[in-house]
Amino acid sequence: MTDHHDLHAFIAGLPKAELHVHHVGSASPRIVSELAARHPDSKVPSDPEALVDYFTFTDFAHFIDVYLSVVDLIRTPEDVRLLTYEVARDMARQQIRYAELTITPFSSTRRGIDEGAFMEAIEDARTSAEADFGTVLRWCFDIPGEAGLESAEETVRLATTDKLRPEGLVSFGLGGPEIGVPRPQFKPYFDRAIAAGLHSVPHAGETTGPETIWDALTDLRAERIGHGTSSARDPKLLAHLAEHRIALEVCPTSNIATRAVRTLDEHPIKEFVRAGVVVTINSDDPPMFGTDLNNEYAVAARLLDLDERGLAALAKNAVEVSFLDDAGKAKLAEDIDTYTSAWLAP
Ligand SMILES: Nc1ncnc2c1ncn2[C@@H]1O[C@H](CCC(=O)c2cccc(C(=O)O)c2)[C@@H](O)[C@H]1O
Ligand SMILES: [Zn+2]
Repeated sequence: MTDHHDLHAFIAGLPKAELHVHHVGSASPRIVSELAARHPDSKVPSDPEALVDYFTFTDFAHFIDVYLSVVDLIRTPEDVRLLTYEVARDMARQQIRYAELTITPFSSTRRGIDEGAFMEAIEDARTSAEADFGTVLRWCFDIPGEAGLESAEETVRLATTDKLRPEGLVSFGLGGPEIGVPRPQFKPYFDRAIAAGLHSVPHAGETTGPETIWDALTDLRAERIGHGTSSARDPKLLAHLAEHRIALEVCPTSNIATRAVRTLDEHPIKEFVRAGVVVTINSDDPPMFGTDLNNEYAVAARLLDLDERGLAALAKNAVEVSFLDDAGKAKLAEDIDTYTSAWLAP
């Protein structure tokens, strides 16, 4: 039988893809300290120990308040480039070979960062990170739903205007609070993004019920669902997700940190797997939730009672439902298999 320590070591070296992780939400204490030192008027503490307290949330609304205070640290294109490049460095250390990073460009452009310079900064970080660390980044631009339709218009404009649209952009999302922010109103914006060739990956059912997930499927034509936690309450919905291979981007520790789920043991991930839904494991806003992708895989191993082969299968789920091209998918899946066979060889 595999002991705990071995499983952690296996996870640490396992080549992985991450499909649900936020740009600003990935700023590690090291990155936050550097940005806070550049902008000393910010209310975000620069001391890593004080950050642990600062990143303890009372509920989802409190999380968003704190999140926006970190957004306020990103003020120049150089801040954007530094954040993006350093996030990729942290990913490479965890053997994350491919990541779809959710970026909220509205938050930066409305704070006065030039839109062209913003796109150049993320693209420069993407190409440098791939060359320097080997981690392939792609972008999901998300609408911050609570900021209203003005933010939806701005996000779809930035995502579909030829002169601006960055090469790494593959998908279009919707984030922020769900309560009081009905999904159907965003249909015209998703229609435009999809018509421009982008994939639809909204958050849904993180803090609201399964009807929000149905709305995301019907109105926003979701190809994967961010979180989808409340689908566990609707057997028809679970069957629909399984039948159409619409994957859930599950982020276990995030759901506890934002109080969307009470305890890890009550997390519905087991029900998803039992219903045949494609589950992927993700970290959402790792430093803010005191986690990283490797830890989320360890949590999944415990909740789903997985061994190395089970973990490798989870990692391959993420590759399968990613927006990598077929050759990229085949290569990463093969790397996962090669690594796993070598690990398990007598
Ligand atoms: N677990 C999560 N679940 C959902 N979203 C999450 C999660 N983690 C991170 N986010 C991010 O939070 C942003 C929220 C930004 C927002 O609400 C807002 C409201 C008003 C004004 C502005 C502004 O910038 O001026 C921004 C989302 O776009 C999303 O990318
Ligand atoms: Zn998220």
